[in-house]
Order: sequence, then structure tokens, then C-alpha cells
Amino acid sequence: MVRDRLRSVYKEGQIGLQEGSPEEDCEKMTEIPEDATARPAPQEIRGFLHYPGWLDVAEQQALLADLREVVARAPLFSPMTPYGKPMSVRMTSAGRFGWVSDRRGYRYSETHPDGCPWPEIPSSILAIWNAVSGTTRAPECCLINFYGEGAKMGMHQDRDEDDFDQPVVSISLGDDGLFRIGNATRGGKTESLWLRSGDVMVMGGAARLLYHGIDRIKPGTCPLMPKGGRINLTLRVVT
Ligand SMILES: O=C(O)CCC(=O)C(=O)O
Ligand SMILES: [Fe+2]
Repeated sequence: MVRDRLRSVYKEGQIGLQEGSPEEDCEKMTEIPEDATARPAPQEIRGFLHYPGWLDVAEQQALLADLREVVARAPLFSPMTPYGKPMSVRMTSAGRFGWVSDRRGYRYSETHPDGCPWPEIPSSILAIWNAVSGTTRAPECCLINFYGEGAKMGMHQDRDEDDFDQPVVSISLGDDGLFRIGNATRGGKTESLWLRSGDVMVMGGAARLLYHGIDRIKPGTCPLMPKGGRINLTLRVVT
């Protein structure tokens, strides 16, 4: 795999090796530090930046192990909409703030519904923010969404944060999720794409307030989690 990645780096001319057989080049290229060269370039869709396959399988597994520790301390719960309907997505958070919803409305809270502070955001997750967010601020919330079979998220804007100049960074793990992107106001034409395990998406700049949602997940599309399902993490600056 390393070799395939190095070959594609070589093909794209990101490093200037002129001579030698491909085998020799691979030898030399293994000396180049892994990061920087190994990540995919983003594809832009309506101003969102989609990095397909940002995380390799080992990184996805490491992230999942870190998330298991977070969820052991801050268990997933089913938020109620302000209208009293349970959401199909189960959630929890890490960071100074977590996102909660109940009869009182949607908001950020410094405590889990059980009354405890949220666990810290794992460094494996912060590293992704640092690589793609383009901001010097640190994320104050990592919202963890778990989609079981049949779960979805209706079209919405992320607007419970104070500063819309700060991006939201989304990381997908597990089964494929059909992500729909709309417009700055409700309605109008939309575009959809499948978000796959290891994909990263940056929702920032002029696209920060576009409507978006998850129509459905495709069960059985990823072996990462033994019982299936999809996890989406969104990193946010809240204040
Ligand atoms: O699950 C996703 O990919 C999107 C989640 C989302 O939009 C949110 O949590 O606000
Ligand atoms: Fe959102």
C-alpha cells in the first residue's frame, strides 16, 4: 500500500525524482516523511472541500479505539428534538462543549445529559483539524453522531456556533452515508455524494452555512465496525 501511495505521489510529480527504475525510486521515496505527500487533494463541491480517503485503514482503526474510550465516559444518547420527537441519530461529544437538544431547544452545553463534563478531544482527531481546517483556533466541540440502520439527518444549517468564519470539519467512519448539499436558504436544487469511511469534509468559507443532511446510510458497506453503522465526527469552534 505504501508503495502504491508512493507511486501515485511519484506520478503526480510532487517529488522531483528524475532517474532510476521505479523499484529504486520506491526505495528512495520511503525516506520521505509520510504525511504531507500521502494525503489526497480535495474535491470541491458547492464550496465544501471533500477529501476522499483522507484516513487509511490503520488510522481509522486508531480513531475508533480513541472514540470507544470517549463513548465509555460519555455514552451515546438519543436527543429529543424541541418538538419532542427522538432523533434517529445517537450522539455524544468530546471537548469543552457538547451539542445537546431537548424540549428547551438545540444548544451547546458544558455537560453531558448525565451531568458530567465531556471527555477531551483525542489528539488523533485534533491532528485532522490541524491539517485541514486552515484556522489557528482550536475546536471546542467534537460532536459524535452514530447512525444505525435507518438513521438519517434532515437538511439543516450548523448555526449554533458564534463565529461562522470558523469552519466545521467532518470525518466519516464505517458504512457509507448519502450526504446531500443544498443552498444557503431552505429548498432549491441539491447535490449528493456518498461519504465513505476515512473521508474528511471541510465546510467553511462561503459554504459554511449551506443546508446539508444525511438521507440514508448503506448498511454492510464497511467492515470497520463489527456491528456496522456509521460514525460522523464534526469538529467545531463554538465561542
Ligand atoms: O453525518 C454527517 O455527515 C453530517 C452531520 C451533520 O451535519 C451535523 O452533525 O451537523
Ligand atoms: Fe450539520
